[in-house]
Amino acid sequence: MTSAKFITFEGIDGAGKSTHIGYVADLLRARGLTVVSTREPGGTELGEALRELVLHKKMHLETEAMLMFASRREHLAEVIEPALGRGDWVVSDRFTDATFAYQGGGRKLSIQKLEVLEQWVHPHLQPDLTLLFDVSLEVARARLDATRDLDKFEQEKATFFADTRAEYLRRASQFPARFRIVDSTRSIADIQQSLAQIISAL
Ligand SMILES: Nc1ncnc2c1ncn2[C@@H]1O[C@H](COP(=O)(O)OP(=O)(O)OP(=O)(O)O)[C@@H](O)[C@H]1O
Ligand SMILES: Cc1cn([C@H]2C[C@H](O)[C@@H](COP(=O)(O)O)O2)c(=O)[nH]c1=O
Repeated sequence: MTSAKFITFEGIDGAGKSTHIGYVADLLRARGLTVVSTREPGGTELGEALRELVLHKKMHLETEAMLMFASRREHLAEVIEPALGRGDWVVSDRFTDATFAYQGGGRKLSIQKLEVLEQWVHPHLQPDLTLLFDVSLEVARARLDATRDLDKFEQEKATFFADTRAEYLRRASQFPARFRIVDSTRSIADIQQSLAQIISAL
C-alpha cells in the first residue's frame, strides 16, 4: 500500500459514515500512511462558510447544486489535490456522489446538468474507493432522532431519502469497481470488521 489514494464515505443522513471515518483513518495510519481527513460540504474556510448556507438556508435547487460544487472546487484546490500530490491519503466524508444522490436523486435536478458540473470541477479525478454506508430510512431516522437537532436536509420527508438512497445504489451499480456497499444496519463492531477487510484488500 504505497501510492496515495482518495477514499470517500457516502450514505443517507444517519447511515453512520462519520462514526467510521476515524476508524478507517486510524487503520491507514497504523500502516505508516499519512492521512488527511476532511468533509463536504466544507473542508476549507470558505467551504465551511458555504456549508452553513446550504445546510440552513432555503434556496433554488440549482443554486444548492452549484454551491456544493463551488465548495468542492475550493476543497480540491486547497486540500485534496495538494494532499494527493504530496503522497498523502485522503478520506472524505462525502464527495460528488452526494450531489448526484441528494440534488439529483432527492431533489430531481437533471443528472446531465450535474455531469456537466462534475466535468467542469474535476474532469480527471475520481475517488479510488467509495464506501457506501447503506441503511433503511427507518433505521437512519431513528439514529438521527436520538442524537441531534436536524438541519435542512435531515428534515426532509421519507420519500426524499428513499430517492437519495436509490440514486446512491444506482451509482454503486454503475461504478462497481469503485464502490463497496457496507450494510450499516449491523453493529459498529461488525461494520469495522468489514471495513478492515476492505482496507487490507486495497
Ligand atoms: N452501526 C450502528 N449502530 C448503532 N448506532 C450507530 C451505528 N452507526 C452509527 N450509529 C449512531 O447513529 C448516529 C448517526 O451516526 P453518524 O453521525 O455516524 O451518521 P452519518 O451517516 O455520518 O450522518 P450524517 O450524514 O447526518 O452526519 C450516531 O449517534 C452514531 O453513534
Ligand atoms: C456533499 C453534499 C452534501 N449534501 C448534504 C448531505 C447532508 O445532509 C449534508 C451535510 O452532510 P453531513 O454528512 O451530514 O455532514 O449535506 C448534499 O445535499 N449534497 C452534497 O453534494
